Amino acid sequence: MTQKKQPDILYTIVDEAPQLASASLLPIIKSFASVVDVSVGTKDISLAGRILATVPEALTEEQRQSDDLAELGVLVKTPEANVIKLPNISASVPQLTAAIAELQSQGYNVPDYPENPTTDEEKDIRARYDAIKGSAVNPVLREGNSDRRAARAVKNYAMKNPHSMGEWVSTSKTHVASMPGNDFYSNEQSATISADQAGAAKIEFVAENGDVTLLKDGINLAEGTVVDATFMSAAALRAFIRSEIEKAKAEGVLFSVHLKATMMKVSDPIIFGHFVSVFLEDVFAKHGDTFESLGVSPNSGIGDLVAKVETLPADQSAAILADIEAALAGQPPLYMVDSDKGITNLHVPSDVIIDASMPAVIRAGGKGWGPDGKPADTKCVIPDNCYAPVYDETINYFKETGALDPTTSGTVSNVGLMAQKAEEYGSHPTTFEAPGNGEIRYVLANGEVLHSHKVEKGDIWRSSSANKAPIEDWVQLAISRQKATGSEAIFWLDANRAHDAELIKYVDAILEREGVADKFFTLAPRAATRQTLETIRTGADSIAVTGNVLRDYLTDLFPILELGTSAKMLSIVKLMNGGGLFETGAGGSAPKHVQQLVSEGHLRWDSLGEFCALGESLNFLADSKGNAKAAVLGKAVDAATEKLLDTGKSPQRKVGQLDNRDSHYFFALYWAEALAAQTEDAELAAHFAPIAKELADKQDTILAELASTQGKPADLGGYFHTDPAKTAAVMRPSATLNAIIG
Ligand SMILES: NC(=O)C1=CN([C@@H]2O[C@H](COP(=O)(O)OP(=O)(O)OC[C@H]3O[C@@H](n4cnc5c(N)ncnc54)[C@H](OP(=O)(O)O)[C@@H]3O)[C@@H](O)[C@H]2O)C=CC1
Ligand SMILES: O=C(O)CCC(=O)C(=O)O
Ligand SMILES: [Mg+2]
Repeated sequence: MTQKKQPDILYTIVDEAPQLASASLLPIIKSFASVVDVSVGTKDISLAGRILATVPEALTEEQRQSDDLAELGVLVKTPEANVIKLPNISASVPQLTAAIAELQSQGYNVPDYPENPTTDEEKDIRARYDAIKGSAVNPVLREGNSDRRAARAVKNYAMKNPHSMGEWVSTSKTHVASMPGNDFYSNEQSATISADQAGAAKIEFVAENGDVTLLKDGINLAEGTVVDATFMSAAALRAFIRSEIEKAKAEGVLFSVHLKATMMKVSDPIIFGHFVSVFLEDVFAKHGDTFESLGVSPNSGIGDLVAKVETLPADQSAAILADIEAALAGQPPLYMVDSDKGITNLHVPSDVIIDASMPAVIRAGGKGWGPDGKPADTKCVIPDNCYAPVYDETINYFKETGALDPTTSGTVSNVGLMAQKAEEYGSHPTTFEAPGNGEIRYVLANGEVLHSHKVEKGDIWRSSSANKAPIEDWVQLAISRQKATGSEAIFWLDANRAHDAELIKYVDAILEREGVADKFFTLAPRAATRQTLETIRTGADSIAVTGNVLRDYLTDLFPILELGTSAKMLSIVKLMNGGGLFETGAGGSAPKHVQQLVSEGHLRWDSLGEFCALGESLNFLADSKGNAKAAVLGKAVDAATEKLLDTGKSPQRKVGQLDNRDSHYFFALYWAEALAAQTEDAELAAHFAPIAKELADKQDTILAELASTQGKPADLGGYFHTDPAKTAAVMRPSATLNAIIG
């Protein structure tokens, strides 16, 4: 039997705006690549695709779908991997249930998400759905560390064409508020596993009466793994929230909370739930029994609470809704996600994702949107102190110096420890809400108790780990990026934090061994923030070498300040077993963009991230497989991307302006022109010359055909699970272009 050949490049099918963009861009990529016999396949990692792959027993034969994420998870551990990964939805429970409902409406008999599972069958479904929840894709694919930066052409373009920036004034009342203690930061314990500590480990809860409950076993610790354990006190958190609510009233600012409920999918929805239930404390006290019978969980937000209350008989529901209104009116004004639609900061846990939401506030000069639809100063509550100082110091710095100037600012690139579910972002299976008062302890194979904490019922306890090989690979990646650029390079590690102190031991030893210790600083996040901001303000560059969470935060924060969006980032994951994973941009799936397309036929998604990733993927193919034609194709992608920027053909924000589809036409034109103009491969030049000419000659017709769909509603046949034919009609409306791409 012959084995089916894996395509040279795998492109991911995702959700929302990037998936719409793919409906237009992917046919162009496939067409150009086929000329040099480079095959481009697809793998479906969309939320809807993952739901369908999870419950095959509920589907007909024709409806069943392969588990592409699992297949990709295997592939990324091989040297053959060459994957272009677009951003996908990391679903909160409200998003997951909406996607399930949409599939059901389309005739897929998938089961409901069991909110309160009781039977074994429900518990099984719940466990399978929970595996899809939150950031369930990236950790599976990220078998390497992260190298994110702005390509030179992208940075130069941003310096010449700066985006708008809000003004920062020293009198701004916007600030970050964090817990005074008893948080993850202050309770952290950490250790590096020695040879005699390695092996099977477990986590147990010991009740006050001595009863032991196993929380997790089957953990396998290798020598050299850094293992942390910590907890956040629920009582301290709730007291802190109450106090910050009062302060916000006194200070006359908006109240907002910033968490990462998607990537920290176990701990952060619980923390979010405390915010909801403290903010509406009287309502929860008065209607607790009704809420319980409705299956309300504060962790799903006010939006879910209101939706469930609305299922009650009209008079009962009206009374409770009035109580909610009255309670909200008595609290400080909430920072709004969408003031037009009344969507507050506490509506949906996935709506306020700290890596995107804090930079948005900072870029706007410290302004959030209030319930009155007007910008206002805001209290940004970030309960835990591990990373909050980064935002706090950025805000302090801009209050002192005014906003960053994108026309002169240097750039901050990032080398992030990410491989093999490093650190907090891999901690979901080892995160627990304390079942009672007692002790949670981490017990090693040799019987030793590595970490232990005295906890109270409801405290959020979690253990994270980072494996030795990824840590060493990360330090080496930092060394090579510093060498390649000569830039300032800072390890953002806090010697006073238990986990970071363990990492510093690794870092110092490797830098010393490699003779490059003098090329690096190690600074705690607050000091590193100030140093970096001072460096880029002078126009010089800085490399932030960080753990996984700051990788995520900083690769939105700095790009949003420097470039206006993180969508334009180059995001390379050099897989540890030799393959390549090329992520597009560093931002998300931009749900707002889909709404705009559906209502007015304009898609403002910028595919610059896809262009950058495509160039890298082709260059990687050229190097790894000695494919010279792929190298020519890749170089031409880079040239096309640069020309697209220089000639201002990127999508713009408003209906009637150039949109995503137009930018793909120009990308195809410039790509073909670059291929026709190059002299390395005459055959390729001859092939693409007439294509370039035809694309150029028919420009007016093509742009008119593309423009004909703007200004009207678009029908995609679904949101999470769109209809491919309808989507193609919307995203490929130019018959002339389609015929040339053919
Ligand atoms: N790698 C991944 O898979 C990631 C996935 N996500 C997921 O994405 C979803 C949405 O997250 P959210 O926090 O709202 O972040 P988004 O990045 O989707 O949205 C923030 C804003 O960034 C701008 N933006 C982002 N990408 C582009 C682009 N390509 N072109 C132009 N502008 C862009 C848009 O601003 P404007 O309004 O100014 O146009 C957008 O509204 C969530 O489900 C989240 O989990 C988030 C991050 C990474
Ligand atoms: O996986 C996710 O949910 C988001 C990833 C992300 O924000 C990032 O990697 O920058
Ligand atoms: Mg991010």
